[in-house]
Amino acid sequence: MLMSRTLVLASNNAGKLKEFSSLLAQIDFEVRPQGEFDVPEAEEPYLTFVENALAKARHAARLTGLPALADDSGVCVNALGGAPGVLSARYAGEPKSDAENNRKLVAELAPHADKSAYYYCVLVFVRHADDPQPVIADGRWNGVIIDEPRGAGGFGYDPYFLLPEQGKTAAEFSAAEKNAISHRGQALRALVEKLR
Ligand SMILES: O=P(O)(O)OP(=O)(O)OP(=O)(O)OC[C@H]1O[C@@H](n2cnc3c(O)ncnc32)[C@H](O)[C@@H]1O
Ligand SMILES: [Mg+2]
Repeated sequence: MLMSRTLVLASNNAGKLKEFSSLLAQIDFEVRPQGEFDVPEAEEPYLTFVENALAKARHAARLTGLPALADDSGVCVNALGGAPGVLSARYAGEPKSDAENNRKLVAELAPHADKSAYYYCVLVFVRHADDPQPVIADGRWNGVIIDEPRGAGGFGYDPYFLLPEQGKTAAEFSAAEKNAISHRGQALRALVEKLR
């Protein structure tokens, strides 16, 4: 049944969808991924996370007629001037491949002593496709890039993203531990506050 409080999650990334499913348990919407509505991937041509997230949210809202929530995120490496950044999903080209992206990142970073990096996530919620007041929240998670993978959890760059304080990569955290401190967890808690 389609309730009026249904929200479409404007993402095709299985790793993100998994993290959202527990994070969104606290909001008063029935959350359904855009794949259930056969929404094709939106174009993400912009230079900023927020513009890409807004484009994804509007696209899903337009095609479903439902409120939509989009996530644009990535890993930003300081020695690489913030790359891969908004290009994180396709850093090594098409088709998207976490393994190829990680291989490229480690190779690009090899000549640099500074391995510091951060994950960044912007969430955009629109009530409808032309919503003039999208609700926006973001989060940032600092770490360093290592050159050998560790851990089997998470997705994307997680096995190479080390949290020095915890002595673990993001892929060595449980799903709940990652959500408690990650860029996405921070952004979602901030967004939920704004939607109350
Ligand atoms: O656009 P959607 O459909 O949501 O899926 P996507 O994977 O293309 O998502 P983005 O365009 O936002 O690109 C984000 C990329 O940044 C990386 N990334 C973001 N958050 C991450 C996380 O928590 N752990 C590991 N990698 C992450 C990962 O490579 C993602 O594919
Ligand atoms: Mg994408």
